[in-house]
Amino acid sequence: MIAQTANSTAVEFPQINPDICIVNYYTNSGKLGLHQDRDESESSLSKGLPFISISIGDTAEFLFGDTRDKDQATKINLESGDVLILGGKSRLLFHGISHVKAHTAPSWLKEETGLRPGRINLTFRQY
Ligand SMILES: O=C(O)CCC(=O)C(=O)O
Ligand SMILES: [Fe+2]
Repeated sequence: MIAQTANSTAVEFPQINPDICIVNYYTNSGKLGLHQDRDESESSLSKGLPFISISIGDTAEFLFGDTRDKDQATKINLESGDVLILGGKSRLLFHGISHVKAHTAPSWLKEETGLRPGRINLTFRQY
């Protein structure tokens, strides 16, 4: 799996065979505090197997960094359709959602699916 880092360097992540999908639904007031994802097996974590996150619906501000300090975290917008991969050295980054931006989902998505306000996030992982 080849991915592009935030500073445009190409990196190669180990291949995964996902056996878990976590689905999070955020209302427009939803948040997720800074945390590390450590629930997978020691072997999965030590190999830096990536998790793959797909965002659907309203845009969210995603924070990530080396510590739990939100003031030092880097902030990016995750829009509907964005795919984010945390693997290798970035696998244990602290990350979270500071807020969801109301009325930012693509109008076609709401019309075609009847999606309610908010955001859905899927993460595919290998235990
Ligand atoms: O909603 C997101 O983009 C992040 C979700 C997350 O960090 C998690 O499920 O552990
Ligand atoms: Fe997480």
